[in-house]
Amino acid sequence: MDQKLVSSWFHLHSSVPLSYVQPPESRPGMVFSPGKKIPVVDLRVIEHGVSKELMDNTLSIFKEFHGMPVEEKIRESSRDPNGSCRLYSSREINNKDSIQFWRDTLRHSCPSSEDYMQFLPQKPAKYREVVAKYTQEMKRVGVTILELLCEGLGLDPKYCCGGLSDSPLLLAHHYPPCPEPGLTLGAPKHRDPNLVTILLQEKDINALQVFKDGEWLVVEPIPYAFVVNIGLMLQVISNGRLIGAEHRVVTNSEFARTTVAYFIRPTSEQIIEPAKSLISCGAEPMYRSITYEEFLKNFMINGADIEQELLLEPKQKAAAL
Ligand SMILES: O=C(O)CCC(=O)C(=O)O
Ligand SMILES: [Fe+2]
Repeated sequence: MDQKLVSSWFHLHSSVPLSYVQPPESRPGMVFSPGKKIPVVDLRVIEHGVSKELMDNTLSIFKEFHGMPVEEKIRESSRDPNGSCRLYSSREINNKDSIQFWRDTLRHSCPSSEDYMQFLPQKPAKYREVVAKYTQEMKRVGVTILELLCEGLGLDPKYCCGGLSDSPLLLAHHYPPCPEPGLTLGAPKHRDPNLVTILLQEKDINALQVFKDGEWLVVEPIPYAFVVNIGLMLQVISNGRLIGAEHRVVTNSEFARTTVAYFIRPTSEQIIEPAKSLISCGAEPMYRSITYEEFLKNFMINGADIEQELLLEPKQKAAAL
């Protein structure tokens, strides 16, 4: 596994290995120019009440984690026999013949109970303490964001509380410096497979891009602001009134970049479907009902094309009314 982690071999290469080279149409090309920027109001949350100290400590802990020797990282992320905590690169999840991404990811569920803590890394020393505090804060901010979004849709503000948002996930991504950033990607164009993502990113590195009106815009980090992405599940629940943000991650040749994504997700048995009250107002359902478990299975197979899978055919639309 260690050879698969990008962080364990990137320094040995002066060019990008072939399996990491994107086809010309997906390459980021010149990633040095800042390009167009997105407006602050759309996507970035500034007055969230999470302390700067906690945000700094959280990023530091994950930077430290990804900077540890590879054997240690693997040991610290392999405590859960069910694999809910794990460290991987795209080579573990993609077909070995597909194009890989310049990134390692540590992912685990969020510790809502003391019992789960035993599965989390014990190193760096403050990992459990900092991550427990951070995920607690993310839960609070997440509830506020969901309540505001539901209210805006005309739904009960608590519509997404409970099963729809009860299984959050933490993803700590690490993008090592890349010798040829124009040829590869840290993450491909995608919409997030969740309701909402709350993303913490480093201050001075432009790497996240959002696809808007046919072009890629840079999501320039604002110090101590979170980036909030609408995910596919909220697109379904809102019956297409909210559209998941399409985004990707580019790399750079100078700096490693670490980000922390908090995914607000349903429990696996939860049924995801357009909210009934939005359909009874005369709108037609655009999407079929699906359990989150089935959605995730399809997402692994279909990736970015999953949206087509979720859409109802015209005939099924009439039957669902
Ligand atoms: O690391 C980033 O900037 C974005 C990560 C992301 O898109 C994701 O976790 O879905
Ligand atoms: Fe994403």
